[in-house]
Amino acid sequence: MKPTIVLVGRPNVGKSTLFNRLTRSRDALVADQPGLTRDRHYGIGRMGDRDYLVVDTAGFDPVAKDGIMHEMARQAEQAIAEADVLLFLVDGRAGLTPHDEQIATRLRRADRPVFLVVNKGEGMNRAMAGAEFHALGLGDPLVISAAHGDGVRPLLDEIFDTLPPEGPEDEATDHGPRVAIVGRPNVGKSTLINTLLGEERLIAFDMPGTTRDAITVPFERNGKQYALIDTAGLRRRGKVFEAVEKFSVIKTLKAVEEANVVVLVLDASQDISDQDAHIAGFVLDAGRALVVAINKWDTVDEYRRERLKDALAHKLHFLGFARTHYISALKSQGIGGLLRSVDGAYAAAMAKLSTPRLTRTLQEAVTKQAPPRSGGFRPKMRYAHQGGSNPPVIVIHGTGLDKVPDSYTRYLSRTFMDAFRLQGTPLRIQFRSTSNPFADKD
Ligand SMILES: Nc1nc2c(ncn2[C@@H]2O[C@H](COP(=O)(O)OP(=O)(O)OP(=O)(O)O)[C@@H](O)[C@H]2O)c(=O)[nH]1
Ligand SMILES: Nc1nc2c(ncn2[C@@H]2O[C@H](COP(=O)(O)OP(=O)(O)OP(=O)(O)O)[C@@H](O)[C@H]2O)c(=O)[nH]1
Repeated sequence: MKPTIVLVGRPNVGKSTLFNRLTRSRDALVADQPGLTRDRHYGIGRMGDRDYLVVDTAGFDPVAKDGIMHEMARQAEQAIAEADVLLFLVDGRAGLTPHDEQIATRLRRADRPVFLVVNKGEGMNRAMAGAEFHALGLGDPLVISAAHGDGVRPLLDEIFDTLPPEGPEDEATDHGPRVAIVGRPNVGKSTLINTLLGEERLIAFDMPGTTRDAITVPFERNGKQYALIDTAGLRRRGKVFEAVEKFSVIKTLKAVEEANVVVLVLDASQDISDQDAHIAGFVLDAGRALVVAINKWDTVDEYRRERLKDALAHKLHFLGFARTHYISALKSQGIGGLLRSVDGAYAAAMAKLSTPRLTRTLQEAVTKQAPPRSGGFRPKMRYAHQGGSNPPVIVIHGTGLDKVPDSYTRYLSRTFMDAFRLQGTPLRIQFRSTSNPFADKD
């Protein structure tokens, strides 16, 4: 399970600057998709081979004005409750403020590791910059510069030192794909889960373990096994399951990270919202296989159905790799087809791609359309091999490949998707250049 790092601090201390820095390396692995707007409050980061989730609680104000808890403050409270680690940012230039003290008081009650981070420390004497913040009683301050990157790596090292090491990835093969059913509140996730789990098909139900914070519910359908990732703390009541927790973005994102295949549920009776798009974008960034389920199809007329298809093609067009199903979870319509697409997406995500075929496909693609020149030099692509699964990673070797534009990467991606019938999974393309382009010329 990926750890969740939550950034807290008063406005303007540099939380979003640090957020961007912590998530940038991971973003760089994913070619930019036109139309995909990332949620700048929730992201995946990576250091070395460790992935983590980062949450920026911009707008958090524990002393809510007029006694009213604002929605943002509520979300920040939820993020604090679900954090593995809290980073409390203060501003080394502005110095300690009463507002910092109020936040510190709240965080001392949070009952999880808090790192006191003094930002904007570039060019300052570290001991001096941190000195006054000792008074917050949250341990030794770590001085960083989010804008320049100073001290960020040591900070991450310290964070990972306090966290338990990540266990080995579960081998999915023996219990079929791990499936996460995600979507914003009220779209019908619980109803779909109950339809899928229909009590006879239920094999067993793991109770929450001590080491994992997501549990899976295995089920069987048409002779095939699946493991459903439970994001909402499902409890069985009589014949049906019900969620005991309210919708949580962090749990949703953790489930996406844990899954092989994500079913993104949208509500046909509602317009596609930013929240839908953000969850979709996160699935894409995480590289998970995806099936889109437009639920409550029974409630909409022909006119609305057509409008919805247009909206989908427009607002979520970056999900073009995924199959879409129009279903009614309540009436159990379209469920068989949905699961067949889950199987297909899983197979695509796990596909074994042979080096000779990949290389041939690459060469054909380049012959048809060569990568554009850059600075008088044309990138040369020599061969390709598979570098990973779920998502499939295709590693392309050659020279001058750091100059390949995203549009060309997307062209290659489409070509491989078609050639290997990878519908249902996103694909990652990585380039490995020989360092000296002239050492390898022909
Ligand atoms: N000198 C210096 N300035 C920084 C550093 N990090 C951020 N800043 C600046 O501080 C200002 C606030 O940064 P943000 O990242 O927007 O702060 P924030 O905490 O996300 O603010 P809210 O979104 O209002 O909560 C910006 O002008 C940044 O350029 C740093 O390491 N050094
Ligand atoms: N007509 C119709 N109603 C549905 C369908 N699926 C779910 N609903 C209804 O939509 C409402 C919300 O369904 P839930 O399954 O609780 O939605 P959820 O996504 O789990 O909601 P949260 O737990 O808040 O995240 C309920 O009243 C369901 O009966 C469907 O296919 N057709």
